[in-house]
Amino acid sequence: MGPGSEPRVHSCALPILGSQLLEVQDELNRAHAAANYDVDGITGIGGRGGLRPDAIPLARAARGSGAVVVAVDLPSGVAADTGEVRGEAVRADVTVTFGAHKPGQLIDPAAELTGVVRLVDIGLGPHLPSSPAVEALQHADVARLLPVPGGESDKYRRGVVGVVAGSAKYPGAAVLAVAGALRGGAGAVRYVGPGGDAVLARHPETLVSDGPPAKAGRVQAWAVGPGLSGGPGLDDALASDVPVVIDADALHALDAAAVRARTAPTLLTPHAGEAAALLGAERAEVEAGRLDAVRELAARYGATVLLKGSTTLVADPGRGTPVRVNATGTGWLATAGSGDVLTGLTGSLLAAGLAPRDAGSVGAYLHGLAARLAAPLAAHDVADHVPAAWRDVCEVSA
Ligand SMILES: NC(=O)C1=CN([C@@H]2O[C@H](COP(=O)(O)OP(=O)(O)OC[C@H]3O[C@@H](n4cnc5c(N)ncnc54)[C@H](OP(=O)(O)O)[C@@H]3O)[C@@H](O)[C@H]2O)[C@@H](O)CC1
Ligand SMILES: Nc1ncnc2c1ncn2[C@@H]1O[C@H](COP(=O)(O)OP(=O)(O)O)[C@@H](O)[C@H]1O
Repeated sequence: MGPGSEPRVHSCALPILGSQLLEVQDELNRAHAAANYDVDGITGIGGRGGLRPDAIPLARAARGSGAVVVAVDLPSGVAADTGEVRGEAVRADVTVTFGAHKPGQLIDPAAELTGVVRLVDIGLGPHLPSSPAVEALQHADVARLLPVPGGESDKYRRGVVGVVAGSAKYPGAAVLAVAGALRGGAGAVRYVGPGGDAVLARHPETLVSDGPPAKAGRVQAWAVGPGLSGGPGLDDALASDVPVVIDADALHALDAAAVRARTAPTLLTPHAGEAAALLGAERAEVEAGRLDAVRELAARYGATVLLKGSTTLVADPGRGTPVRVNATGTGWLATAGSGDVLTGLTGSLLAAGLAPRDAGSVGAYLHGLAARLAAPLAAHDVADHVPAAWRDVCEVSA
């Protein structure tokens, strides 16, 4: 729109006209085509179960109009509380929301439809719940949680992380998990598995051990699973009294009772396919309902769960704590091995003393930020850029 010209606005907050609406589709398209802005207010935060048939032509017309689509609170057709999208929905360029962000603006598939989100304070503060359902860490929160060595620190006091990863088939997974672990704030990384030579060739700082985890020396946390094929690694880690992060192959056929019986915390880091297998569901179901899936897994396993993917969520087993949603994710992370880096990174944060929910959400935050700094990237570049992401978090928050 040129300066001084009149904005032409078409509002979708029309009364629903029933079957008549279908007959006026052409007229609707003409109205949309003439508008610079299209204001979508068909459904608000109470919308459930997807758009009703009568409203679908409005969403389609908005999508095809070429006007800037401005959604009021949420694009119509998305579920405000969960981020689910049933059927068709409006795709907005801008979403103007009031009082607080809604889960549907943060969690895919709905988050993909919001465009740029602007929060406007209209004085709703006193009426909002004291504890949100979902929260997102910002730089300052992460800076407060990151471990910092003190004057009295030594490599053991900073925490030692043990990495159980790799196999003859996937030696690279061991290298990538160790790369993440070396950047996560622990004072030392022990590697246990058949990939010792490959790990040392790339990371000479690593303490490599041949035997099973139970014989590898003391650690303050275990990171188990990337590229693993069998062996006593998982059982030894589960039997230990230190925190454990479990990923990839170690998640296959994971025994919920064994996890629940642990005396130390456990963090599971499945992608949607692994989460689906653990839940006995379809992958598409998990991707369509991430919030329910991560909560359900945390409850079933009595563990903290980090569900990976286009939106990363971290849930504790208790219903009371907000689910954390990661705000730094980027599609550049969709590359083989980036999850292995995350496993090592979160294991290292656990060893440095962070609680599982903090280790998972701080790990995901740094991982996403590192990927943004590194892009275009391969998985090892993500690990290489974690120190720059860490500095960025601390410098901006200083
Ligand atoms: N450098 C290393 O050492 C690395 C090692 N890694 C290690 O590998 C192990 C396996 O982990 P993962 O997550 O990749 O496999 P997994 O959970 O079994 O899911 C496989 C699913 O993908 C699908 N699929 C496959 N190809 C597809 C295609 N072209 N297009 C579309 N779909 C395709 C396939 O579907 P299907 O072919 O069965 O239809 C199936 O559903 C794990 O230990 C990990 O740590 C990785 O981290 C990478 C770096
Ligand atoms: N579209 C996306 N947007 C943001 N992050 C993504 C996307 N796709 C994948 N990721 C992230 O990339 C990583 C992939 O991990 P994973 O699925 O375990 O792969 P791999 O086993 O190859 O390492 C996870 O941290 C995940 O959250």
